[in-house]
Amino acid sequence: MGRTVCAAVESAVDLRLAGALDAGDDVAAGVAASGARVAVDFTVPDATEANVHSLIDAGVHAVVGTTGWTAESLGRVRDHLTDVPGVGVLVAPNFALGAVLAMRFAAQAARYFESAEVVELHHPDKVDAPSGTARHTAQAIAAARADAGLDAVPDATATALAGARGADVDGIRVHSVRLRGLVAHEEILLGNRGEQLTIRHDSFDRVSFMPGVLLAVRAIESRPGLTVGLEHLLDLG
Ligand SMILES: NC(=O)C1=CN([C@@H]2O[C@H](COP(=O)(O)OP(=O)(O)OC[C@H]3O[C@@H](n4cnc5c(N)ncnc54)[C@H](OP(=O)(O)O)[C@@H]3O)[C@@H](O)[C@H]2O)C=CC1
Ligand SMILES: O=C(O)C1=N[C@H](C(=O)O)C[C@H](O)C1
Repeated sequence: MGRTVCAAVESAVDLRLAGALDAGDDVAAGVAASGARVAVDFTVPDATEANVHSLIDAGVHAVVGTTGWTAESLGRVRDHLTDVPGVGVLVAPNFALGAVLAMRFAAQAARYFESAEVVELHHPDKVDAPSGTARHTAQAIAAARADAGLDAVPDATATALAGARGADVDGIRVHSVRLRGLVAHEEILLGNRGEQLTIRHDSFDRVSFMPGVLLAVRAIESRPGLTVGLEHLLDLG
């Protein structure tokens, strides 16, 4: 993703690539030397939060695609930003416009279905499971169900091999497939008696994330504080 973002920034006429950092580089020193106004972080779950705190201290806006964020780590960033007014941080689990729309459509549909499960499918080099996108999707489905007063998803499973029913994200089951040849894919299954709605998104190439990343880079300077999810930058109604 780092290489793809550098290429996308370099090919955008209104943006300039100020610098690029890799594992082992000093983030504070690197951004200061580059003079960058906005930094983009696609690293690893273990490193991203520290990177963001360094960027906030340096007064540099951050666009973050790295997954693995928790409510606690996001809370620490939100708190830090209150000490540095004017700096903006966007954390988005998926920058592909189709994936953002799929999440929105799933949240809109969730209240009308008794059952909901999420299947995410990725390349086998991915280090985190379930994907950040699947977590975000399941949380949005769960929130929509709670708002609508729906009961728990029906499931009579009494005995199961560990993992057979996937991970439980706010009461929504999420299943992770890792398969050579895949890039990033998600299927949201919604069921009622006698019918099923399937919402599916496929990223076949990492260029699919670039329009969203560039949109965020251009927008973040005018969005102080913490924003979670690219949907807040899109006019989705
Ligand atoms: N939001 C979105 O739309 C998308 C999000 N992602 C997420 O982005 C992240 C990166 O994905 P991807 O590019 O495929 O992963 P890669 O493993 O290909 O790249 C991760 C990079 O981070 C570097 N790195 C490791 N540790 C550090 C560190 N401490 N500081 C700085 N850099 C570090 C690695 O360096 P080295 O190789 O030397 O270890 C590597 O270059 C993942 O969390 C993934 O889930 C991915 C695609 C889209
Ligand atoms: O690791 C990936 O590749 C991806 N990670 C993100 C996630 O965890 O949701 C976004 C996309 O699915 C690609």
